[in-house]
This record gives sequence, structure tokens and C-alpha cells, in this order.
Amino acid sequence: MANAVKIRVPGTTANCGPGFDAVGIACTIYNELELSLSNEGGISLEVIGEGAGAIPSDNSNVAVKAIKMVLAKTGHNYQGIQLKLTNNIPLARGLGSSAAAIVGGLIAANELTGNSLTKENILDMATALEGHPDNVAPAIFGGITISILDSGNTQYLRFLPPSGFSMVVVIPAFNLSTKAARKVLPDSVPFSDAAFNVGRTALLVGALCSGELKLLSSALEDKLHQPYREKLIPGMAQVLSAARQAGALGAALSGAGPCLIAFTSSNPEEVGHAMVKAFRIHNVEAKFHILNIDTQGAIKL
Ligand SMILES: Nc1ncnc2c1ncn2[C@@H]1O[C@H](COP(=O)(O)OP(=O)(O)O)[C@@H](O)[C@H]1O
Ligand SMILES: N[C@@H](CCOP(=O)(O)O)C(=O)O
Repeated sequence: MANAVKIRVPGTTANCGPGFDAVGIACTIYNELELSLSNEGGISLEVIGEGAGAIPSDNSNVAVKAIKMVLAKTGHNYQGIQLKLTNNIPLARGLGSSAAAIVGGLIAANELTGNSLTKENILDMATALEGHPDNVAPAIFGGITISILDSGNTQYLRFLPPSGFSMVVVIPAFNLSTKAARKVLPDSVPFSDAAFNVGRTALLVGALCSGELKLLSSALEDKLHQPYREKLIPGMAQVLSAARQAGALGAALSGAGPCLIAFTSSNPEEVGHAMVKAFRIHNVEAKFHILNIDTQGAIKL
């Protein structure tokens, strides 16, 4: 069918230790979303790769929600939504699969309806659908982003670090939905824990901006979410420690988990193997990917 578009969207690692709901990095792992719109028919969905057989093909699909949001906002009344998803980002693992689906759906629908929405409009809509901006911002803009909600609008800053590093993402063989991983968080935290995170987050952003990567060891420490989520991920503390012992600059939970991520400037393979081995001691099978920073964000193919 004519009237089709294909969008590539990167996966993202959010929080980066202390930057809960604010810091995110686009990674070189990608999903593709192909959309066609027509006046008749309902929703049709083909999924290749991650999530095949598991992703719903009705209105509960987050990509469909995103497409319908654009259609409503731009005054279009297409009934037929044909989607083909080619997924490499594992689902519910902490690499921003839902953000990628939302961003892909918003950008594809915007392309097919005359491109009336700006990237900033899309960021606001994506944040509303996802509930927090830290995955959707880097998925749209690429690079490293700091994003916050301010009176319903998402403010963001995007930058690239002056010196490169690799990200070793260890993917355990079990899912953890972000919803479930947010349920274990407390309603309030001690003032000292908040102060701990303010300092670490400032140091994290400074270290990434300046290239002072040796600061990452302290700058990735967190007291707002990781201590509460640790019980959901067998061996988490030991895997993070194995990464540091193998020479990583620092390590943290990726997003809401269960993926764990290590930052390294030298020996990513060694770090990955050490982390997988530490998971195995806790009877968790895992694999690792070595990823870099994606600099483009979502693009039309
Ligand atoms: N490509 C996709 N298309 C549609 N929905 C998706 C896609 N990828 C993920 N999802 C939805 O997002 C959910 C996972 O989101 P979430 O729990 O936030 O984890 P993640 O860390 O992977 O974003 C999946 O269970 C599925 O419902
Ligand atoms: N700030 C969010 C990030 C969730 O990222 P995801 O990739 O796990 O969806 C949180 O920590 O809940």
C-alpha cells in the first residue's frame, strides 16, 4: 500500500545510576516500525524478532496508542492501521522497548499526516504516554539527554561526551516490567538519600560532559531506586561489583532493570563475561551486548 513510512528508533538506557527519571542515553540497538494508514480496515500487526507472539495487536498496543494520539491531534480519521515491527530491543528488560514503540508510532504517524508536529511536540506526547521522559528523549534526539517535566512540558538538554566509552549491557533471561519495578519504590526517602543523589547526578552529568570518566565510579552510585529494586534481580550487587573488578569505570541498573549496564573505555568483552559469570552463580542465565552511544535518535529510513 502507498502512504507507508519506515522509522528506526534506538533503544535507551535510563537513569544511569542516580539520574532517576531524568538521565538517558540512546544506544546502538534498534527497532524498526513500518506504518501504513488507510481509510478502511482495522489494526493489523506483524512482529519480527523480539516480542513476536507477545505484543498485542489491539488498542492496548503502545505504538497503536501513539499513532491514534497523532491522528486525534492532527484531525485525521484513518481507520486502517497496518504495522510491521522489526524488533531487536528486548521487551521489559530496561532498554526502553516501550519508549521505542511509542516514539516510532508518533513519528511515523506524524510523517504520514503532513509533519505538522515538531520534535518537541512529539517529546511532550511521548512523555505523556510513557509516564517519564528519560527514555523517550534520547530515543527521539539520540546522544545523552537530561529531561524533566515542567508544568506539563518536557524540558531537555542533549549532548555528546567529548571522549567515547562502550556500554556493556547484560541481559538476564527474565522480564521485569517497568510498572512492577516502580511499584517497589517508596513514597518518600530520607533527606540524606536525596542529597546523596543530587550530588551524584551533578557529578554524573559533569563527568559525561567533560570526559572525566574516572569519576563515573562514584557518579553512578544511587540511593533512590536501585536499593529497592535489588530484591527483584538475583545477584544484582555481585554482578555490578564483578563489572567494576573486571575494569569497568562504573556500573548500574539499566532503566528499571533487569538489565545491568557497565561503562568502560578499554575491555568490554572481559567486563561482559565477568558479569554473565556473576549472574550464573545466582542461577540466572544472561547474555551481553556491547553498545555505543547512538547519535542520531529516531530517523526515517
Ligand atoms: N515494539 C513494540 N511494539 C509495541 N509494544 C511494545 C513494543 N515493545 C514493547 N512494547 C510494550 O512495552 C512493554 C514493555 O515496557 P516496559 O515494561 O516499560 O519495559 P522496557 O524497559 O522494555 O520499556 C511490553 O510488555 C509491551 O507491552
Ligand atoms: N526512570 C524509569 C526508567 C525506566 O526505563 P525502562 O527502560 O526500564 O522502561 C524507571 O526507572 O522506572
